[in-house]
Amino acid sequence: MATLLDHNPNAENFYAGLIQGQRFAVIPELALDSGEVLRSCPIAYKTWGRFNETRDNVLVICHALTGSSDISDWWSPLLGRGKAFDPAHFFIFCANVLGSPYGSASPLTIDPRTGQRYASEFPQTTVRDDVRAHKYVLDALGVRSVAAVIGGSMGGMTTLEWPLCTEPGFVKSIIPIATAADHSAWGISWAETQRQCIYSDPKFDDGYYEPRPEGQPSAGLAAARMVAMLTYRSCVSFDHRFGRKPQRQKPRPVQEPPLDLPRTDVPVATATTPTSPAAKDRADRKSWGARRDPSFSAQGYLHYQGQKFVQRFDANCYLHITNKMDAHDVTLDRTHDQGESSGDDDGVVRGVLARVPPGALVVSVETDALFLPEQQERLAACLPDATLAMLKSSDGHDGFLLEFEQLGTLILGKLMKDFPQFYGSNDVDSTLFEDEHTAQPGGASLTGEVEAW
Ligand SMILES: CC(=O)SCCNC(=O)CCNC(=O)[C@H](O)C(C)(C)COP(=O)(O)OP(=O)(O)OC[C@H]1O[C@@H](n2cnc3c(N)ncnc32)[C@H](O)[C@@H]1OP(=O)(O)O
Ligand SMILES: N[C@@H](CCO)C(=O)O
Repeated sequence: MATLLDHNPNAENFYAGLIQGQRFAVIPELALDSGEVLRSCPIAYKTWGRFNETRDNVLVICHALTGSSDISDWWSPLLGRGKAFDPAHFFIFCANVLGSPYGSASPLTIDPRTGQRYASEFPQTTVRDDVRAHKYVLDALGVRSVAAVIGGSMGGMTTLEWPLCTEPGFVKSIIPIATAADHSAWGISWAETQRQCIYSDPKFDDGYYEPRPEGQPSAGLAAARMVAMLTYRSCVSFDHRFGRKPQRQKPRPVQEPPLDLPRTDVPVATATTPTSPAAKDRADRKSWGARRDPSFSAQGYLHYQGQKFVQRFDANCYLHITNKMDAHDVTLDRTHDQGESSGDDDGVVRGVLARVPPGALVVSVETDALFLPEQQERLAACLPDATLAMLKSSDGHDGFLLEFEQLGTLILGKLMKDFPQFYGSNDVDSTLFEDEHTAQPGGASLTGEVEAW
């Protein structure tokens, strides 16, 4: 059982502080798939809405690779009164995954055995570990069952694992989006190119760098994000958006960190303490890895995305989570669960997914070049009585974070159809929506009702 806290146990974690209004729980001992045990394992989470009497009006939302527990940061248009994630009808829960910099246990966490940050010694976690950890928090909050689990990309992997890692009947329905039953060779290979970008930065130092934006291998991490951006978007969207336009706007300078330029015997004033505007520009670029000003708008965009990313994400965490995604495979160690395996190529997958509640809504993005629509078709064919919906988008994989209207309509329609009982009464004071309040630790035990507005 997790203990709900009234404070942030990660006060030293800069990135956790970027997420507003998070709550924390601590799991005394979390046994991982790797066989290792995480002690005093923090989990960061946020909630919206409140429980009904039977504590089963629960939506679990699962974030993607670089997301956090704050749905309002990345799926904001889906959250609110009359929206897909409506706190008037649901208790909405989103927890940060293990290995993420945003507050749950990660390479940035202090190892209670040593008093030092885990850094690259943080044990590898899996999507299944995330489900088990987050389930402990739901138990502590008093959740009896979950109406629907919803998530995209890695969040879709987590969504698929929820009904497989919890007791039958606990999860009533799932909506996996832009995801797959296992991470493809294509996905693994793109992730590997990104990891190699980080390893090749001399500041990486096997992961024993000083975390915080100013200490980490920013050049490698920025390059990794630039590569990743190309897999998240599409050729069409880049051509349409940037074409061959020249880059006019200068890349925004990084405020921090102080520069980490090579030492020389002869002091070079312009390198260590740039004074002229040109030297300052050069130094700003160098601090996050860009060696030349971009000529084209498309280059400028990538530079900017890389630069922006290193201010909000940690390199060890990036390595950890991409490895976690690579390991995702719903059939792993479950061949005994095959059930009515039909013997065709997907028989094993179908056998394992037979345990998922029927009627899943699988959502794909028509231009997704990372999790191809064919994978979603395969997934829908392997899930019992599932439906496949296609998002129209030229934006590629990131369409699941951009096509809010289509996605909102699909999710809301599914929830209203499957759970009409939760839409019966609408007598909540609407002023409560103006301010977000998160779940009160201990509220479940003291009052029998966790309020989370
Ligand atoms: C602390 C936290 O941040 S918590 C986590 C938040 N992030 C997440 O949850 C992860 C999921 N989110 C994402 O991956 C992304 O935010 C997305 C997919 C939703 C949207 O991506 P964005 O980068 O916001 O959008 P987009 O691709 O349109 O890029 C817009 C940015 O590029 C800049 N830009 C566009 N063209 C250029 C160019 N030629 N040169 C320089 N900059 C450019 C824009 O000025 C804009 O800058 P801004 O982000 O400072 O406003
Ligand atoms: N843009 C998303 C894509 C991952 O699927 C992220 O950064 O998390």
